[in-house]
Amino acid sequence: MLRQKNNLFLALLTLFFLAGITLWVPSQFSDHRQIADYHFLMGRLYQDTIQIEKNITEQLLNAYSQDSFSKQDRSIQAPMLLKPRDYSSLISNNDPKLIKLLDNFSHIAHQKQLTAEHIKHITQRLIQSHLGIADYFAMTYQLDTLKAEFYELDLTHALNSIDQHILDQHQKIMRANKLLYLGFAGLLTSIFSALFLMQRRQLTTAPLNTSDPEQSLIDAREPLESVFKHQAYYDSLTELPNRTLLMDRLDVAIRSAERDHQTIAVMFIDLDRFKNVNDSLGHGTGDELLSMVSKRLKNCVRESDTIARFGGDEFVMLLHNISSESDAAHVADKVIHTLSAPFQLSGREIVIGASIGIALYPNDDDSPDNLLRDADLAMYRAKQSGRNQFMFFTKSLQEHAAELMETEQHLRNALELNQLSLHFQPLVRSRTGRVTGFEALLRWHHPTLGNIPPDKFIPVAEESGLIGSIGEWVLDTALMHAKNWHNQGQKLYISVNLSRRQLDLGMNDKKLSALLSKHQFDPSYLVLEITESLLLDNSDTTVIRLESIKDLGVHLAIDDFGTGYSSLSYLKRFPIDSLKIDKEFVRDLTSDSDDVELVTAIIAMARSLKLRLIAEGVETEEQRKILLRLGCEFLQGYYFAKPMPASEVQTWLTHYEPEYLSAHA
Ligand SMILES: Nc1nc2c(ncn2[C@@H]2O[C@H](COP(=O)(O)O[C@H]3[C@@H](O)[C@H](n4cnc5c(=O)[nH]c(N)nc54)O[C@@H]3COP(=O)(O)O)[C@@H](O)[C@H]2O)c(=O)[nH]1
Repeated sequence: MLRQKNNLFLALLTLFFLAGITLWVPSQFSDHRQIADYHFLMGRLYQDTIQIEKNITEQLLNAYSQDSFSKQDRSIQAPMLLKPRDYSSLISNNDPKLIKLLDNFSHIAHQKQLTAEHIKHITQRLIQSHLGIADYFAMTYQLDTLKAEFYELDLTHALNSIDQHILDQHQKIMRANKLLYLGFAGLLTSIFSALFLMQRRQLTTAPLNTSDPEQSLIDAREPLESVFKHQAYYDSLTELPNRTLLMDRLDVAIRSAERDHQTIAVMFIDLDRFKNVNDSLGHGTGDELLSMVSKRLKNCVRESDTIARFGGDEFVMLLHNISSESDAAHVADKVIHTLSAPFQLSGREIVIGASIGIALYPNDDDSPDNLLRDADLAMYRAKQSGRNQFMFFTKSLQEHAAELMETEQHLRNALELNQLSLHFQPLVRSRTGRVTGFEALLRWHHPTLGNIPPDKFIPVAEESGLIGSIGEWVLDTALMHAKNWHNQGQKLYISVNLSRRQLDLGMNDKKLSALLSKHQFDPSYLVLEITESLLLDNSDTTVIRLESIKDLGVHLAIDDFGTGYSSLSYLKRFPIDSLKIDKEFVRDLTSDSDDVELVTAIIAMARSLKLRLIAEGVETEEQRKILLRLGCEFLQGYYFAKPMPASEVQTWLTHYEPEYLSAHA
């Protein structure tokens, strides 16, 4: 009997003990099921943020259950379990248990190397989402006071954004429903979070029944379901239908169009230069921009059409019952026009644009997935062919995409299978014809496909990210050959192409410096040719990246100058040494006076900015003479030599006769 009583007592104690844990630990962390609930509530956050936070939460739980709270601690704390307290009072009293828990959190954040930026980002997202903020806020605010120097959070906004009335209600529930709270602390908190959300968004004003806690739960369940439903189908930032709802609607639309013999258009919209806004002005501004974009998009279509946020900066429009292709073209035009108008954001005028791909049912495909894939492909082509335009899907686009995919598959093995090589083309002085250096140009020979031109495979390498490893190999190999020339007494420059994608994929001053050291190569003999497009975003990040590369002592040249935006402002801002006039202007120099004027203007501009000038694509003596007369100092082109394998460079140099050129100057 006594033993039975003891067992009962122990069971009760265990029950209280377990319930008490839920009191100490902010309820969303109290068990894995609640973590799942919590993450369901947080489902609107970006995936990466969720992942970071999930990892922290799980580690926090581990730390909690393994070492942070020893058995001894637990027995000391056990009597306190019987005093129900919500954790806001734990916070206000600076309760050591909570502090310990928060310290663990902070420790984990340190271990995970979460920067203040990460935490700030997570917190900002939570603030914007208005979800579970009260619980999370309780924790982060405490963190802030404890670890302000580490997190550097400004939570004033969060504090202000919490409706005091809701907080009061929360506390009332906690006090009025001690027993219920003991048993359902996690559930209540989840419900509270949802109620909080509902109130913030005024989706419902479900009254809280503080005198009958069980009824509170029942009352809360129904609106909760509608909130969860809303979350499952709508994008939280823009309030537009999300991908799931879009697919549902597309499915329904296809079936009714089939029945009524109608045509529908699927328009895939991708914002141009959105990444620049996010990178330079922060995610908050990026989000604001997306909200503004969604509002403008709503004005472009009929009430009955669907606009969905597909993800990131991608939107999809579903136009029902269109009479012809031109209807879709008209809407696409309208979208491009409306999104090209400047946005006023963070006190700045921001100009973006949009690339649009259009697929039609039943002309192009007849399933939601395929129609979206077709529209996406057309959008991609629209972006590739210059952005801020729309393109209809065609079968030839599909064939082209399949071809690109095949090229990519072959290219993946090209480096390992030694199918890549470098050819070198000389750069000469226009007056004397003396060789000053070589440009390294990549070549790909495939055993069955033969020689694949760089214009065909370099875009594939960039798109697939393969340019990262390939570009590094190019630099490595080019430096190796150039070092050989130097060792043989020929101090020649080596020019290597460097694309924006390579910089994004991690080619930086450190890697470059390591390569230069590996070959003991004098950096002042290396010229990196970058295209105008790299400078277009005019961002601080690009300036800093290029400056740190330039600080190594290498030269920077703008390749294909004149084909891009040729803005004077970036020439001043970026640490550039030379300009390479594109061969397009050189080609017609002898027949087109406009090109002569253009080249004259470029030369004058380069002189005033003290930049070296190189003209590429020189094929005739006549072109050479004109360029010399106009004042272009360096030349490159088939007239002097076509790009040649490294093994032929020495022989070519031996037989090359610059005096001949000099005599004709
Ligand atoms: N990111 C990288 N891009 C690279 C690399 N290697 C090449 N490229 C880029 O590919 C594009 C095509 O290059 P390619 O087919 O090699 O053409 C070069 C020359 O062969 C060609 N050229 C030179 N002289 C003449 C001429 O007199 N007439 C004529 N019609 N063509 C000529 O011009 C290209 C020179 O390229 P560039 O100076 O870089 O503009 C090209 O855009 C390359 O940049 C690489 O390793 N990485």
